[in-house]
Amino acid sequence: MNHPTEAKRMNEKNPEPITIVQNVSKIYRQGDRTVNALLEVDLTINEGTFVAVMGASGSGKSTLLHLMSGLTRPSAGTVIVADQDLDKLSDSKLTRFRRERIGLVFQAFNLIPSLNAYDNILFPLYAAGIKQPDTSEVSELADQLGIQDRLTHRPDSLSGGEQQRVAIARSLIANPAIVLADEPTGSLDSVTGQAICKLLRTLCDQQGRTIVVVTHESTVAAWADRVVVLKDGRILKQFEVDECGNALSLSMQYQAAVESEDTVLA
Ligand SMILES: Nc1ncnc2c1ncn2[C@@H]1O[C@H](COP(=O)(O)OP(=O)(O)OP(=O)(O)O)[C@@H](O)[C@H]1O
Repeated sequence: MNHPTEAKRMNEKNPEPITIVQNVSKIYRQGDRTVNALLEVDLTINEGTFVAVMGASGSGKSTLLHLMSGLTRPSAGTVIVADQDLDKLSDSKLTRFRRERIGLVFQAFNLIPSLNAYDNILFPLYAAGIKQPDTSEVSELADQLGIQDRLTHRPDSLSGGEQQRVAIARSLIANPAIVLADEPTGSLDSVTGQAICKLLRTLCDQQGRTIVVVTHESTVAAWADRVVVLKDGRILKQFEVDECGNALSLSMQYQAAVESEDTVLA
């Protein structure tokens, strides 16, 4: 397997922003208690880039991903995806927008157990009311993701890595503007997890897919172009992965960011 930095494309074109998070806060209220899950976050994700979001447990990573996908609405601020201000959409239009323009990948795969891989991949199109979708797209995706011979299998007869490949194919079937993945390797062993990362890198390099991955692992973030570090609901630091070179130096840079902020706060 190639080293992440060797496998990466040098992106020489001028990329357009695909997702813009502007001054976004998310406050959860639980009785008398309020939790500032995100505070005044600004973030731009450019088309065709692979971004990793890192941070300690509770730093707001999943909240940021949910806001970028329209699964959650912000308490304040604006989220724009593919030129659409999500706040301007009604709940039903937001659901439709999400189905059509945003691909989601989860740690637990979230496949439908009673459907085979083929129908799981097509599920977003069925859910959008398309009764006879173009199935050639499934074959093409299955080919790219190496699951051609698994399409008739249900999730319980697929390995974890195969299930995640099916879930990635499902996330791509509607040709989304961006793919958002929350700990996509969290349920996989390290070798399978690295294969999934390599696949995401390839989708970015060869098809210009825009991918955001939430992860705790520097070996996952090392495949990205850019790392965004969250702490206590704020962006602490962003850095290019090329500056680090590998997972070990990335991990050291991440730790240094977190610890230097501890020092400042102390
Ligand atoms: N629905 C909710 N209601 C109340 N508080 C919430 C809710 N969702 C998240 N939070 C709180 O918001 C903060 C950020 O949570 P979030 O899940 O975004 O963090 P995270 O960085 O993804 O954590 P982890 O790595 O553990 O998944 C945490 O304090 C969490 O308890």
